Amino acid sequence: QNAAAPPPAEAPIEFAGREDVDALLNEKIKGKNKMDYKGKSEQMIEYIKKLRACIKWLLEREDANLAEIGKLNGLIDAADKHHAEIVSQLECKIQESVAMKEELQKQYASLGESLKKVEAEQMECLRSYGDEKEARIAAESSRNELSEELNRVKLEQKRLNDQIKMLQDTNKRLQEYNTSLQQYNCNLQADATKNAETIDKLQKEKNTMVETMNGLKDHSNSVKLQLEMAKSSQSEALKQKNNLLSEVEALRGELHQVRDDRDHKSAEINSLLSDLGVYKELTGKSSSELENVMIRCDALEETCSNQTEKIKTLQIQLASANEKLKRSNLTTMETMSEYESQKRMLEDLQLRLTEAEQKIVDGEKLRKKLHNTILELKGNIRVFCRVRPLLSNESGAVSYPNNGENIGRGVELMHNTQSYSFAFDKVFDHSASQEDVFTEISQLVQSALDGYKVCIFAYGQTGSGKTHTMMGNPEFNDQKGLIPRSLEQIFQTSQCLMSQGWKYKMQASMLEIYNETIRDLLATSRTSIQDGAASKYNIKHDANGNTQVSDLTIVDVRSINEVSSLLKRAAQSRSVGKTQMNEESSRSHCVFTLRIFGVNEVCNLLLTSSIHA
Ligand SMILES: Nc1ncnc2c1ncn2[C@@H]1O[C@H](COP(=O)(O)OP(=O)(O)OP(=O)(O)O)[C@@H](O)[C@H]1O
Repeated sequence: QNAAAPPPAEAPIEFAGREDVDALLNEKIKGKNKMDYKGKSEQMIEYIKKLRACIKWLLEREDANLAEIGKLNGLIDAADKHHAEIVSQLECKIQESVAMKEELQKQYASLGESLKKVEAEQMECLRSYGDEKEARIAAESSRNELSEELNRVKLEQKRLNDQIKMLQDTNKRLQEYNTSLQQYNCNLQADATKNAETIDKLQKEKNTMVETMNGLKDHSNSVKLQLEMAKSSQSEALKQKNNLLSEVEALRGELHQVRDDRDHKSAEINSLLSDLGVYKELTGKSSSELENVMIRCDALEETCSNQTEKIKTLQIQLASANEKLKRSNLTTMETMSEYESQKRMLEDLQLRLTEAEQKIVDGEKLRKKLHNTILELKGNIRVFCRVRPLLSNESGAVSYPNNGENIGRGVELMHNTQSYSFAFDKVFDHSASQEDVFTEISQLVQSALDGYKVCIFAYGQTGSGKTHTMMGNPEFNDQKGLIPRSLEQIFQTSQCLMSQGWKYKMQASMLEIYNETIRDLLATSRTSIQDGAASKYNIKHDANGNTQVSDLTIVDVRSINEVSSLLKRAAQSRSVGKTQMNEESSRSHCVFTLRIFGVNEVCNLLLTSSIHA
């Protein structure tokens, strides 16, 4: 029965995976005991079945795998193809990339080079900027020092000039005094010579007189001797007469002779007496003459002693005058040497002054260069925004960024809950003063004096503050706008530059453009401003980039006051226009032009520039 009976339908053995196969392979054939071969063989058969099923499953799986592999190989082939395509595309791309990379590397290298160059240039610029800044500071300080030195030198020069003048005056006075002393000395010497001559003459006269007196004395002595002799002979004769008289008696013969002798002797006596009288007279005369001579001699001696006294006094005076002369000569010499040293010092100072002036001129040139380099670095065209305070009937929301790169140069507006940001070179908020705005542009004004053309203009809607910023209220210092402040700076700086040899001439003109029509605001005749004559003005540009308006009134201005009155005149002309044209006036544009002509004869330079506002 068992053999005939069909075996029960066996449940197909299924394998889920490798674990089932491993489990099958790890199965052990165990009988109920060691001798249970039947049980073991049944288990073995079962096991073989399972193995067969497993082999089948594995074969099926292998087929499936082969099919899968075939599919996969197909897929792999397709993928390979695709891959090959992609590879070729990639290769193309890689080649392109390589080419691009090379190109980029080249560009990168050239950019690197240019970057290096730019960096080097930048470094160079920064360095030169730093150097220039330092040089500028040094130049400014040296300019200040030099101007101080110049002032000191000027003061010193003035003091020295005064001293020299004083010394020259003293010298002149001393020379005059010297001349007068010499004159006086000459006079004294002439007087002394004259006196010496007079003394000589008088001495000679005195000698002659003494000689005459001696002669007369001798003569008187001889006459006296003769008189004595005559007296003695008379007494002898008398004796003889007595003898004769006594002998008369005795000697009558001899009487006659004796009488004759006597007569003769009497005649002789008479003649001798008469001689004696003459001599006596002569002696008297001589005595009186002698007395006169003696008196004259005394007078002459007195005169002589007086003259000697005078001569002595004069000689003393002469000595003191000579002493004075010597002293004055010494003083003159000293003065002359001092004058010479002062002159040398003055020459030295003048040399230093010239050098200082040259240094100032060089410093000024450097300053100009640096100033304009700085302006160029800052940008030749700059746009500022000024926000005016809100009026009482206005509302609005304006804010300023307080971080990021736009600090101080950004402004943010709110409109219909949307925020709009703007950036400029600089933003002046509503609290900025007229001076703050001017400080920012004042360097441009300096450039105008250095020969650059400068244009400053305000742009904005009606009531935004253009007139306030540009003109302001010139009557009040803190309300003055850019135009009056610029002009003040121009005039002040041009005054300072005069010391460096610069002479400036300025010409002002002012016009208004309304509805494309030009009106001359400085025209003296009102009709020419208001009537149809306005059409005669034409705008012309020349090859040098200068723009001119024909037939416009140009006024020479020499001081800030003249410019102020011109601005007032123009404002009046404007306001007259406004009255006549009512509300449309605010749409007009006003242009103020100052032309600057500078000449420097020291450096032989000439410049023309202009400032338009
Ligand atoms: N920064 C400011 N501070 C104070 N007040 C200001 C400022 N800016 C403008 N204002 C005032 O605002 C008003 C209008 O200014 P302003 O006349 O200068 O405008 P505007 O732009 O010239 O106008 P318009 O184009 O019509 O001539 C003036 O009363 C002026 O004083």
